[in-house]
Amino acid sequence: MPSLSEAFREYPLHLNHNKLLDFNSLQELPDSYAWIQIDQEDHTITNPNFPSNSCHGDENVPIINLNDPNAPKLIGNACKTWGVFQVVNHGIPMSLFRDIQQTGQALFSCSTHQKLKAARTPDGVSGYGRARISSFFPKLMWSECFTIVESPLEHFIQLWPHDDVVVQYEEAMKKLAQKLMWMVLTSLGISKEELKWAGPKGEFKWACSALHLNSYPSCPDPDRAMGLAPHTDSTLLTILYQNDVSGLQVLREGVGWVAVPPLPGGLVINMGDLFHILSNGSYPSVLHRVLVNRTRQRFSVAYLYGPPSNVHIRPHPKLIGPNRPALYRPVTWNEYLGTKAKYFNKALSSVQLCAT
Ligand SMILES: O=C(O)CCC(=O)C(=O)O
Ligand SMILES: [Fe+2]
Repeated sequence: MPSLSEAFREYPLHLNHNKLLDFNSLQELPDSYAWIQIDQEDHTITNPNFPSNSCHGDENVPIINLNDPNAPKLIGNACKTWGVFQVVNHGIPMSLFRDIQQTGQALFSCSTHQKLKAARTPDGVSGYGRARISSFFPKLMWSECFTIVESPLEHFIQLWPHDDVVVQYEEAMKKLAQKLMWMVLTSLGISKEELKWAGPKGEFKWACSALHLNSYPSCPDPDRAMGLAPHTDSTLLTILYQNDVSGLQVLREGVGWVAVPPLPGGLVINMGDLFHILSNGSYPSVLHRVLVNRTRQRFSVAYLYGPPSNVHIRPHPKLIGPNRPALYRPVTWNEYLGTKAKYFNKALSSVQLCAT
């Protein structure tokens, strides 16, 4: 079975991680990091320290209690209208978030020289560096990222602290992702018998995943800087833990950028491009971005969840009919990641079959 690590071989990216700055030593924003007119372009107030100023107080990302018997229905509604929601009562202990954050912080506080020992190679997925999407923008982003695919020990042997918190975190996320997948699929009327690649018990045994540990250092000029530029995830779904520093925003059609405030113990669930394809376009993959602030470092962990690497994701037959043709052609995750590396935010339209 081809592994995820092979996805980018065809489209190597030369992001020049060696030029990654020691963010904490800078008193001024270098020109290469200065994004001009972030706000004007989007018609929103974007200071993440003052989310109440963002004009969208009445438009909040739905918060769903996973113990609510009505959860699948609420999730379906959130997926259709937002493409994102937060979950509480998901069963993951707070101590695991504390532990992964501690491990992540230990990694980010290594010297640049040390971190670069684990630098991502141009054609690889795992390792330390800038966000891959950097190559699509003229300016640099105020963030750094460790991407972990498959065994963390393989790649981080030089830096990794001797504990298995990443493995525990991935196991907990995998279980939650399975549960969420069935809640979302149920909301579309798809049963376990109707999704063969999920396995006989619908356990998604061979699902693939990756982890992004993201750090957004405090920034001397946050109004002109961008933590992570607008993008959709190439996943089925993404489970995001964020520390108590705001900055994440999602684009709501007809409204603008809406802040997703950190919720103690809550997790943000983004629908990704592959779920958009599977749902035959009925559940949008949400465009999101991250802004930075002057005083506090933001930390997040994104668990990127996708299908087994040999599975073609296609619009589900139940969601196709005489008046609803299949909107996308079948793609594997690897193939789609290659498409994304080439076309970025136009990747979905590049696998589209007919105009909506
Ligand atoms: O840091 C965040 O809140 C978002 C991270 C993200 O979008 C990603 O890793 O794809
Ligand atoms: Fe993302």
